[in-house]
Amino acid sequence: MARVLSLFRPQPFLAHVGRRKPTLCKMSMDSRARMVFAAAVEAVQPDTVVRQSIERKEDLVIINGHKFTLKHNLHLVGFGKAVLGMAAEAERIMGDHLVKGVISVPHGMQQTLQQHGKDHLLLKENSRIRVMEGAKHNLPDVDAHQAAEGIKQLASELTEKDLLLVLISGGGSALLPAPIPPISLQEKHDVTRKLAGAGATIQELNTVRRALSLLKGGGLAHYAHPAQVVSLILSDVIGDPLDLIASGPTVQSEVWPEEVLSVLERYKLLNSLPASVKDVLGRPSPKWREKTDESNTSGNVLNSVIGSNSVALKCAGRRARELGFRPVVLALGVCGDVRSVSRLYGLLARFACSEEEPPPEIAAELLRLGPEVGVESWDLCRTMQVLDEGRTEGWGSTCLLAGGEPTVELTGKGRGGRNQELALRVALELRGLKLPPNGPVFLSGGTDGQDGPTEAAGAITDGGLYEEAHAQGLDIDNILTNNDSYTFFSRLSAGQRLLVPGLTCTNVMDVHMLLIPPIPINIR
Ligand SMILES: Nc1ncnc2c1ncn2[C@@H]1O[C@H](COP(=O)(O)OP(=O)(O)OP(=O)(O)O)[C@@H](O)[C@H]1O
Ligand SMILES: O=C(O)[C@H](O)CO
Repeated sequence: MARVLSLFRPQPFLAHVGRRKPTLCKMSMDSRARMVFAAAVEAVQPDTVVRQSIERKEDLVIINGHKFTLKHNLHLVGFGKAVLGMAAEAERIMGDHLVKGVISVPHGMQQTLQQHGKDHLLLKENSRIRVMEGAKHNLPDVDAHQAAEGIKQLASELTEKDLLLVLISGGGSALLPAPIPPISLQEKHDVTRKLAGAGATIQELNTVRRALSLLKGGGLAHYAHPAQVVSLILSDVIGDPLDLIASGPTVQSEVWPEEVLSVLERYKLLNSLPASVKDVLGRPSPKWREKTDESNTSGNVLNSVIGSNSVALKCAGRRARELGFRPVVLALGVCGDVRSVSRLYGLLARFACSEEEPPPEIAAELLRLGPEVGVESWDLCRTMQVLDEGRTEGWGSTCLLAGGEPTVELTGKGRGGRNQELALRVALELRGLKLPPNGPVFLSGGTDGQDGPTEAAGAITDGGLYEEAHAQGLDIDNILTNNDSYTFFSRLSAGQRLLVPGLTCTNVMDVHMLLIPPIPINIR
């Protein structure tokens, strides 16, 4: 391994880490982890990303280098967890030309923002944008269906003189349900819920959603044709694929029924499919979905990603440095089953905290596991190099950051989310290891502030969690079988390990953080 690692020499480390301010050292690892997470969320606030992406010069707007003339011809639609704040900022910038707008945002969004004093993310009283709230617990419902109808209606009325600004963020799929008849809302809801519960990835889920929806997969752009369409997208999907974020309503994409059926088959849903779904999948794809010259709307559409997980991690790293850590970004696309992902972080912690040269088996297992969890060998080698040098040269604490969206295969009926389950499983990986005092500490949090159908964004754990739970009569094995991580963390030590920022008004997937304290002399 030493030979492999020597290929990846890191940047010389900044000297200031060795001279941390004493106040920082007194702050607990837990508090610092929470502060770094907060910085990640702050960087991708909806108003900030919109402001950074739109340049207004009198009656001209410039977006991603493209110029558009405003002539009181601007219409606005939006759907997603971050869209209210995005719309408020867009209206501040271009509102004098805004004719009308409709947005679909999560249930309770406006009240939450008011309660948290985030008035700058709310629309002004005389706004021309209609806010519709729905999709409780991130599942399509009647309210979201009505919002989708309103959005479809607005788009259908546009002419070639109009400009449609589309604001898109994660959670948009559930907030824009327009099932292709005769599929009912309930049937669509059931298919997507079963797929998500079986551990389907967002790529698989949205491949199916696109095939069953009027507005996804370019449907919205089709309804808006011949208007000019500009979509500003806050990405919550690994690699920022335009056709998958909120199921790509302004990205023309062909539907391949075979592909959709193979996803449904993989999760054993083929036999229980409603007749309406089979009917829709058996029909030829509508003309506009095919990329022929007559039907193509893409010349009229600009899709622009204005914020993502990488922006959040960059700012998290900056905050970590201020708090006395040496930041290292492992990867932006951590995915796969939480069991494998927890193993990855357990191995990295062992690697970083080894008394001597880490046994080569750890590096070998990490490199074997990498592809399964979306982490390139190159990134693993680079990270191990940094951790190894930190250990041998006695550098201060390290903050290892990663982004992504792992999955959980639900086997029980408890309450939880992938972040809480991951944090719990990492704690089990760390259990019983010979580790330095104060750490390592692991945090996993959804940047939207909502992990699965729970009030928490995630949790913070360490190697002492098992003993703590045992002392309080909590049976971790049972909890995991029942996917009941939220109940577990709520009961454990009065919920102190939960990460509860409330709805954050943004959404760029999850942030994972492994804080590794300095290795004391006696175990080095
Ligand atoms: N009890 C549970 N324990 C663990 N994970 C769960 C549980 N219930 C749901 N999940 C997982 O939570 C995920 C849904 O979480 P969430 O509602 O935060 O969606 P999301 O992917 O962040 O949504 P979006 O991308 O639309 O914002 C699913 O992958 C599901 O498997
Ligand atoms: O809404 C969705 O489809 C997911 O959040 C991915 O963008």
